[in-house]
Amino acid sequence: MSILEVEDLSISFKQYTGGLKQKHHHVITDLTVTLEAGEILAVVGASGSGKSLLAHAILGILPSNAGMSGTIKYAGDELTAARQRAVRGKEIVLVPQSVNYLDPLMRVGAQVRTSVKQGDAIRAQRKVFQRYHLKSDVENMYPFQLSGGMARRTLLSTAMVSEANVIIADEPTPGMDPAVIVEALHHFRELADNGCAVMLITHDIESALKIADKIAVFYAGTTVEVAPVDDFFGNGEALRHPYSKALWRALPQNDFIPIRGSQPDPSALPSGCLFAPRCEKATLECGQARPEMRNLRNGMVRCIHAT
Ligand SMILES: Nc1ncnc2c1ncn2[C@@H]1O[C@H](COP(=O)(O)OP(=O)(O)OP(=O)(O)O)[C@@H](O)[C@H]1O
Ligand code: NI
Repeated sequence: MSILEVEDLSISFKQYTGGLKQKHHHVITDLTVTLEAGEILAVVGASGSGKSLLAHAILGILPSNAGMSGTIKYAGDELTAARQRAVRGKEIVLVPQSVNYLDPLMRVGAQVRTSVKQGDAIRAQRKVFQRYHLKSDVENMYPFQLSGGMARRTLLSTAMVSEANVIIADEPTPGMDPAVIVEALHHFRELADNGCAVMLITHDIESALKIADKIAVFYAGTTVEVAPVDDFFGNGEALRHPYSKALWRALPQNDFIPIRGSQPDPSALPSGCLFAPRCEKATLECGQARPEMRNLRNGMVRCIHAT
């Protein structure tokens, strides 16, 4: 059994455009993804592809005007709103993309200590601060006294001491020193090796490949592919979806070939495959229906032409 199962998740926002007219923004569409204990799943994809909203849906912290359908299961049972409240910050922990999640009125050492569940909280907090090169006077500071990088290291520390079963880290490392990034990535691997399930949302595919087991590629609010990390090599020949291949080839360290066109607007999604308008492999059939997610070569893909 997977520790976390997201099935057919759709999220939309309604926008009133004068009078009684409404526009629907489909920001997540039929998204399916699973997380296993002991594994790191990296989630990559363009900006605005729905990565943070997926994290917020799992934690139960979507904005109140978001409409949601589909199911999210944790340890085999549906994650209802009541269960989300009970496990949030304890069994399932978020490293948020924004440092504004720190409590502005609480000293940062105390904030980190609140997520230690057992043993000596002060010791655990000091140990993790040391690991992230936060000096001993930092624990008595308030968030406004921290630099951006220090605030990020504090957010990371909070998750790392939590002994959670699931950690969802939403872009945890931007603005951090390269040595600290390496430390954080090692730390995620260590937690996963001890049985934690980690979802690492990142733009840094190169770093993700060093520690992740699988990579989920997002496009326009859905998963187009889930592939073992070993499939990311060469010019992407082992990858399954045309978008994953294009994303891989667009990296500066690879061919640096940009993908033509742009991600569709959430208020005007194409009726068939969401990538079809930009896809060189697209046929008439691709424009007719949304392809289902299917198993292919030890991974998953949402493309009728993938082999
Ligand atoms: N409260 C909201 N109301 C309306 N639209 C929203 C809201 N929050 C997010 N969106 C839209 O949902 C889409 C997905 O946003 P999300 O933040 O999940 O993207 P992301 O993949 O995390 O991007 P990034 O890589 O830039 O962090 C975007 O088009 C965004 O504009
Ligand atoms: Ni985001």
